[in-house]
Amino acid sequence: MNGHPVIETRQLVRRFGTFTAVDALTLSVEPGEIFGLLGRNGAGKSTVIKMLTTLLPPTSGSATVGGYDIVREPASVRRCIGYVPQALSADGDLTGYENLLVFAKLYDIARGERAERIRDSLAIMGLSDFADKLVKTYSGGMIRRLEIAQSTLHRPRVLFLDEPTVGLDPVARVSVWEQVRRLQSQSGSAILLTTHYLEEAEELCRRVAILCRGRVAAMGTPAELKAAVGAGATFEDVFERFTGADTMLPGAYDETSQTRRAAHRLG
Ligand SMILES: Nc1ncnc2c1ncn2[C@@H]1O[C@H](COP(=O)(O)OP(=O)(O)OP(=O)(O)O)[C@@H](O)[C@H]1O
Repeated sequence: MNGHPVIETRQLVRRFGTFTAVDALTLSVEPGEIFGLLGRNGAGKSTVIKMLTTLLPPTSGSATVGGYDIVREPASVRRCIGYVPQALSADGDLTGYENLLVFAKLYDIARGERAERIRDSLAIMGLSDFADKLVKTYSGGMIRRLEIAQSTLHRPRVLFLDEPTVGLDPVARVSVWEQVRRLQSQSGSAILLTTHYLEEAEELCRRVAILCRGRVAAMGTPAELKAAVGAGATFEDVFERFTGADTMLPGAYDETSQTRRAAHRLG
């Protein structure tokens, strides 16, 4: 984990009217690091991702991704990132292979390289046996893994995952974690993810930032944050301490509103 940060933000702010959704965010993510953004609903996590993926201009402050400025060099930023949004991005009426082919063309991968890239991506995501099946027959976890494969075909230096496992059952969630880890170790890409699942953050992320009303309330490794809260503290204790949560359930909250029944919607 050395070299220049692949993501660096300085006093990044985003306002909607008079409301400040992201307030003076300063953080950096190292090459190959899995970094988690945590926070309650409305804390500003998706807004951070939208700014860093150049979908939303910041109000003030600055940020670089892959060394490129998100405001001055958005095309260069887009070329070195992959983004899996919360919303469904796979087409149920195409096979897994066909979905990946669409993205291979979109990313301008040379015709002669496409088949091999697609096969590699399917293998990394554990989907080789399902390449020729229609995506509407996939489980929610498989769809998520396909979407991650889609977004990493061009081997981005930085991958953004916005709630990669929301709405998945625990078994599917663990399979997504395993493939994300495998992807990270094989590709060396840095991954910035948002999640509501504290065990997911603790399991996957080297470091996390806990956002509260758009501000960083705490940042560090899960072990450092637990130690800062006190002997015997759990990661749930850390979250509650820094978000002031009083309705927090262990592991997840407000799941109903967030649940993304991807397989169902495709069916
Ligand atoms: N386009 C917009 N116009 C006005 N307000 C917005 C807009 N986008 C986001 N917000 C507000 O900014 C705040 C942060 O939203 P954001 O979606 O970034 O939160 P989040 O932490 O990702 O939440 P969740 O966990 O529910 O996805 C919220 O109060 C939201 O209502």
